[in-house]
Amino acid sequence: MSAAVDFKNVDIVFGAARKEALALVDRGATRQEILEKTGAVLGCAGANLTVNEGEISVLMGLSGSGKSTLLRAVNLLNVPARGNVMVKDGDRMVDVAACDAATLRHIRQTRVAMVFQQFGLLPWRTVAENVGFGLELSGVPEAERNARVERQLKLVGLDQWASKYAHELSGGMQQRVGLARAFATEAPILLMDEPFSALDPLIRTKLQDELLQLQAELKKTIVFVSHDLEEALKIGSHITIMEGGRIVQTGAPEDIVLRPANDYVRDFIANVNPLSVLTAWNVMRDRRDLDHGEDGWVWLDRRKTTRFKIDERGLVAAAERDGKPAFWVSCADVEAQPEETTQVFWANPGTSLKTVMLAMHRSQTAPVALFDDQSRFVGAIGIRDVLSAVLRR
Ligand SMILES: Nc1ncnc2c1ncn2[C@@H]1O[C@H](COP(=O)(O)OP(=O)(O)OP(=O)(O)O)[C@@H](O)[C@H]1O
Repeated sequence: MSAAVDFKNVDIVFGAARKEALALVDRGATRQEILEKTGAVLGCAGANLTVNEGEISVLMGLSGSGKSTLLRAVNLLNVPARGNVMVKDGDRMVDVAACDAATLRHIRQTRVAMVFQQFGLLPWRTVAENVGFGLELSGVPEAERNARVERQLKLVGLDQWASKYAHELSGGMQQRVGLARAFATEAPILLMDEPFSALDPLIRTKLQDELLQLQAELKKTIVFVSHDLEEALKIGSHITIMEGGRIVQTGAPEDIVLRPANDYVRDFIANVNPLSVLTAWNVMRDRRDLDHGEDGWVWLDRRKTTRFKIDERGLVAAAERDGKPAFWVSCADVEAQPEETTQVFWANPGTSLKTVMLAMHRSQTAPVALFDDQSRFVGAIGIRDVLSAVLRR
């Protein structure tokens, strides 16, 4: 995996008294203290974050926490007072905070595109002309421009609307035009500043789904600002939580939910349903941590109700539940199985925790085994592991 955007110790300060403000940043002063003593507003301080190619990296936090400030440093709409903002350009990384004007123009026209919350469509231009606007500014010849615009409008399902004007479109459609306009530049990096916040909840969910579908195909690098944790957990491969201009935690969605770094993050996740985020992998006990008996038998649970005999290739050779022979069944078929005391379900590490819980329910709380993609036994989940994850204890 290689970085597409790399923030290194980025400080951004708004206002005249920059030097004084930075001196206070170095002493760990809060935004409020900096404002009171210098009149300058701390945008962000000491930001370190690597966004790898092809990932959706979400910047999260309360209003004013510095998410947009950091995002806008990628195309130098905000200029860092200190630090580097490295952006991938072909096979080199360019520091946009230190490069010359021509390189910056090249980065803005071909490497980084932006999608705004309020769509930012020009009302006197048609949908197609809006999508092609950036290309026109970059001097892309008309024939190529038209072909690209047509392709992008098809991609977002708006090819029938090419000659309409923004006011003739719903909010959701206008934001699709915004997406098409960003895609049309063919820039590999997309900056999305709360792109769906102005939409009503149903349309918002739909556009999130569409973005994920498009992303599966296009594999852009996306830096996405959101103040909605559910949205962040749904679309983010990584989530960065910001508070008062500083990054307080960066991690995969399940890291944030299972291991919040402080009370601020804990408050954010307090109302999140862990079932929507966690997978079997997050809650399982590793094979090596289970109780091993003789002849290759391994207990799947602490209560010792269920055990597997594992052969030398790591495959299951026999199973027992409550002292009787049992058979093992995939969680994928959980709905089709009768409630049985002689079956033990197995899942893959990527299976959702919800499916694991259904399997436990169906098997009257038997533990669930985990197999890797070559059917080797890798661990198990007992009822207590599930309860700990759900109760975050
Ligand atoms: N151009 C600017 N000039 C002066 N202050 C600014 C500027 N841009 C942002 N700020 C200040 O920097 C701080 C961080 O703002 P920022 O917009 O990054 O927050 P945010 O987390 O994106 O919040 P929101 O969700 O409300 O957009 C705020 O105190 C804001 O007032």
